[in-house]
This record gives sequence, structure tokens and C-alpha cells, in this order.
Amino acid sequence: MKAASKITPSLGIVRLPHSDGLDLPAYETAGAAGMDLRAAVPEDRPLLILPGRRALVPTGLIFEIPAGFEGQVRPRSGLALKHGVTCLNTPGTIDSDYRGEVKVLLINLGDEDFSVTRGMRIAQIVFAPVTQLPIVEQSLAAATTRGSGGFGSTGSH
Ligand SMILES: O=c1ccn([C@H]2C[C@H](O)[C@@H](COP(=O)(O)OP(=O)(O)OP(=O)(O)O)O2)c(=O)[nH]1
Ligand SMILES: [Mg+2]
Repeated sequence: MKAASKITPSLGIVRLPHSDGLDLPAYETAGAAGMDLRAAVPEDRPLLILPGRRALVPTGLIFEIPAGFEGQVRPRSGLALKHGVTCLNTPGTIDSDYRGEVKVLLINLGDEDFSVTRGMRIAQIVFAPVTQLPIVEQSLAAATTRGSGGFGSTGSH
């Protein structure tokens, strides 16, 4: 009997004109979980983020994520440590049916201006499987030992 063939899902990337010349995202090491995203801001017009302010940074890329997966836009630890710059809506969710430009919402939590320059690696994207559950409306939820306890309820008697 012929073994069932398993096709590895792939990521489609479409370049918009303003990302021309920038490296496409790629896994930098064999075990990398994420691929870095680069800022597609004009060479002669870096995007300045003042302390406490946020900015939506273009990547110049459209992703075609295979059905059953999502993209998670996450901060880069180096930017967070060195400059206090992180993603505001982390992890940002990229739906598999989204066909717009992927953008990164950065916030400057540091105390100095932060300049986003063309090609700067500003965030990373991790792909993960998603499950869409069917919804069942019920009058009651099944009883459990935890019940309604949460927010530090365990361990206290
Ligand atoms: O960091 C992000 C987060 C989202 N998106 C894009 C892709 C995503 O599929 C879409 C919608 O994101 P989300 O569902 O988080 O935003 P929303 O405020 O609920 O908008 P919508 O009503 O369009 O779903 O916006 C980005 O480009 N970057
Ligand atoms: Mg949404």
C-alpha cells in the first residue's frame, strides 16, 4: 500500500514596492522559532518614536499563511533590553486570510527617542497552528475542582 503523502505547508510572501531591496524574512539559525521582520520605511525618512509614543511600522510584505496557521508578531528582546522598544499588541495576530500588508505596532517605553530606519529588524514573526472550535451554547458548565477560583486562588485554604 502506498504511504499517505504529507505535504509541508509553506508560507507565501508578496513584496510591495516599498520593500524592494530589503531582505525577505528568513530563519537565521536551524532552530529559530521566528523570522525577523524589517521596517520598510523610506531610506531618507526614518520613523522617529518619541518616549511613550507608538507607531505602526510597515514591513512592505503580504503573507499568505496556510489555512490552519496564524502568524504571531512578537518583540525582539534586544530592542526591548537596549531601547525599551517593544510591540504594544504582543503577540500581534496575523490571520491566515489577511491579505493586507503586515505592520508592526511598536511602542517606545524607553526614555530616549527611537529612530526606526529602513531595513531595521523591528520584530519577529512566529507561525503556529490554530484550532477553530465549534461553539455550543449551554445553560451550565461542567463542575470542576477549581470551580470559579482564579487569580492566585490556588495554595490558599
Ligand atoms: O500586529 C499586527 C496585528 C494585526 N495585523 C493585521 C493582520 C490581522 O489579520 C489583522 C487584524 O488583526 P486583529 O484581529 O488583531 O485586529 P482587530 O482590531 O480585531 O481588527 P479586525 O476587525 O480587522 O480583525 O490586522 C498586523 O498587520 N499586525
Ligand atoms: Mg480581529
